[in-house]
Amino acid sequence: MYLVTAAEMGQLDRLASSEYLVPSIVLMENAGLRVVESIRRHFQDRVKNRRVLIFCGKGNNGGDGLVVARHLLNQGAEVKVFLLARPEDLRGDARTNLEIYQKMGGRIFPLLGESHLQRADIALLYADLVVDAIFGTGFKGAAMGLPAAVITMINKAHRDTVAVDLPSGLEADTGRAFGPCIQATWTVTFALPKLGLVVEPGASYTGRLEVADIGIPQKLIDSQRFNLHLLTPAWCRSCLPKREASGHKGLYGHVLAVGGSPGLTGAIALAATAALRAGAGLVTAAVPRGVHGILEMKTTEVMTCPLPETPGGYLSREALDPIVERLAACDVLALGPGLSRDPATVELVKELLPRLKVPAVVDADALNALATDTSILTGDHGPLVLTPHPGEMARLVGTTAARVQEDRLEIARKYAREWQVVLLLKGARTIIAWPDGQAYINPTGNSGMATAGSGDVLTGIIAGLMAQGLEPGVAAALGAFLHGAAGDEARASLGQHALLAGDLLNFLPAVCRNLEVEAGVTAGLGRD
Ligand SMILES: NC(=O)C1=CN([C@@H]2O[C@H](COP(=O)(O)OP(=O)(O)OC[C@H]3O[C@@H](n4cnc5c(N)ncnc54)[C@H](O)[C@@H]3O)[C@@H](O)[C@H]2O)[C@@H](O)CC1
Ligand SMILES: Nc1ncnc2c1ncn2[C@@H]1O[C@H](COP(=O)(O)OP(=O)(O)O)[C@@H](O)[C@H]1O
Ligand SMILES: [K+]
Repeated sequence: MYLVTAAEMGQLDRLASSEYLVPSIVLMENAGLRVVESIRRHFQDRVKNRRVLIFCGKGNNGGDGLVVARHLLNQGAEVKVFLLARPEDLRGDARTNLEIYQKMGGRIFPLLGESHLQRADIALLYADLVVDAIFGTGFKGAAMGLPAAVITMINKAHRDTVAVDLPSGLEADTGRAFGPCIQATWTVTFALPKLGLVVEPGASYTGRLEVADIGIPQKLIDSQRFNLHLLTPAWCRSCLPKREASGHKGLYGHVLAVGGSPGLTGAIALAATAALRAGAGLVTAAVPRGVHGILEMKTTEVMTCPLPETPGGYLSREALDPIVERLAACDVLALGPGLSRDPATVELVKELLPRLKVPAVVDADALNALATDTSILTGDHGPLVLTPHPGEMARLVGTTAARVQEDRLEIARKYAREWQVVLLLKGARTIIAWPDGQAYINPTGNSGMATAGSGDVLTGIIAGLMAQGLEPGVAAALGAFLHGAAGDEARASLGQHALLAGDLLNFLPAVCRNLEVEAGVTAGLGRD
């Protein structure tokens, strides 16, 4: 599903009217009606006598609110409109809807100064629902003065609140709230989700997100060639690797997972097992000789391979040739889990990457090794998926994790293009940026996954999907979705605090099966 900015949405609205002759007031009417339908669902269709407060701003978002007001009034709800503008300040479609509402006997309460706040505060005590139609995509910066006081008052009332298009106080393009912002129970956004609704903190202010069709022609939407997408179950379902009835191990690829070091054997074990769980046919974990026996004990389905090590037990440069040899019989390299930052290992990584003939997922300490010389990335290299968390990304580009977090999407897109790699920037709402400029935002996952080894599992899942023939960018996006969905399943069963990276492995099958079953993949094979 495309994600748009406020400007792109405004352009769609304008072209819908100018090119496709859809009157803007029809778009506003449709928007209002979709919100009313959503409210009816919220009240299990019992709207009569419900006390609904509708807070309207002076723009078209307020206009939507007035459409909602008049239809709820018509359906027998007890409606109060609090208007944060003078009626004469309203223009165009919003003004028209104000006048219709008033002609129907609808009541308007001015919210223009401190003296008006108390009446709204009292009304909030008895409200069954609050409709936030103060600001939409026209909002920039911080809510201040009276709007800020109204937003704060609404939040303090802790009533069920539906946000129209966007929670007021939130910037559509960044998902940031520089001032007070409505904490919505749910948000009904129009035509396409705005980026700010699906990245933090915007996603938390948004609550449950509904995307409502307001009659923007699909042909117009497709003609815009948007390149930012929200990952959806439908898209992920369509990307799942197929398993023919006559399938055999070789068909599903062989992953070579290189990593591990004294004290860090869990990371490579998690990554290697995750690759099998993701459906790879074969997985070999290549680790320093000294911990090889431990890997043998830790894993069963994973094959292992001892590599030359330094006296301290870390992968040495002598491991280069055996790895290259092994890779000749493999389809994908997963490099990094538990590698350590030993100087010899750093040299090994920097010599290995330019020699790769197979696609690779580069994570954790392999990224830290790359950070010592990113010229490898601007040079010639095979298909790479980099999976940094904000700290690793900061090291790669010589900035701070805080700076990375301020500009996640732009930074991920910039370096995906500059290095011609798939760049998966981890964190709440992981971003998957492709070298061609396409970018995906993953909505699954939760902070229970902020636990040691969780990224190693993601590395394995992505490598396992690539081994089955998925393009690196698709494997990274699907992998992030499945990884986060496994985390959500795990949270549902175990809670957030107790969640371990290993739990992700245990819940991954259920997530894949849900997608398969919905996709009918299993049914397609005539199996049970
Ligand atoms: N044809 C259209 O344009 C349609 C627009 N629609 C609605 O219209 C909304 C966009 O409406 P507008 O562009 O009129 O703007 P908004 O209604 O989002 O904002 C109202 C006004 O707030 C002011 N404002 C911006 N930042 C502020 C701040 N920090 N503090 C105080 N005031 C601030 C701006 O002057 C803006 O005109 C969408 O979110 C959607 O709800 C929908 O009805 C669909 C059709
Ligand atoms: N608050 C959060 N919400 C959603 N996902 C999260 C959150 N915190 C962490 N994650 C996910 O958990 C994983 C953490 O990976 P990483 O930081 O590499 O852990 P480790 O290095 O210990 O393996 C990433 O996939 C990240 O997206
Ligand atoms: K709003």
